[in-house]
Amino acid sequence: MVEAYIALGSNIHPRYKFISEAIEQLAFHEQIEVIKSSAIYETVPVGYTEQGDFLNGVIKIQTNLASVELLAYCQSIEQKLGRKRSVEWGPRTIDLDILLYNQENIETEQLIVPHPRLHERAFVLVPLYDIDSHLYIPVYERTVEQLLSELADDEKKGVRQWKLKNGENASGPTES
Ligand SMILES: Nc1ncnc2c1ncn2[C@@H]1O[C@H](COP(=O)(O)OP(=O)(O)OP(=O)(O)O)[C@@H](O)[C@H]1O
Ligand SMILES: Nc1nc2c(c(=O)[nH]1)N=C(CO)CN2
Repeated sequence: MVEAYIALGSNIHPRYKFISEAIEQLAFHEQIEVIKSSAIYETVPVGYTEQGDFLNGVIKIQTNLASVELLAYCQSIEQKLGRKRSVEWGPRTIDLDILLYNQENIETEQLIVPHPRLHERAFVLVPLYDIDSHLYIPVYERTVEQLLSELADDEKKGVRQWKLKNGENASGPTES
């Protein structure tokens, strides 16, 4: 069994429904066990900024799948949940990124792990900190806590805790 961390992001409504369905689909696989989930955060878009705010979170899993098999399964979930690739870094129903796979350093055409932009993304590091602040990130040779402390305050300001509102229907138009 290998431990892996997966980042989830959505900025097309209903955002929360896409995130929770993606987690359900991951947990549904018989070779994947979801061990821990972070809180969900509402985050301002990074990179291409002319798009809606994201919901972001991270989960920790245990799996027997090889890293490429895990990537393929994540991509099949993205397809199932209707992700279309149009604008680079643009709006998406669901984005699943493999952040870490068993402390391995993987560099193939299809897959780079640790995720190459993990260290500069507050929307990834803040939820990862929820799960394990002392988690060591190979390549960057830092813990999550250290990487987060090195990020500019402005980056961190764009990441706010988010809660489903009382009585809110996660699939309905009141989701925000
Ligand atoms: N660690 C990884 N997790 C997921 N995909 C990866 C990873 N490393 C490389 N990839 C490759 O990245 C390709 C593009 O992914 P995607 O379209 O989701 O990028 P993006 O979400 O727009 O940008 P970003 O990678 O910055 O989050 C995928 O086809 C996949 O093969
Ligand atoms: N806040 C936020 N910004 C982004 C995100 C994301 O998940 N959250 N994903 C991107 C491409 O993967 C680009 N920009």
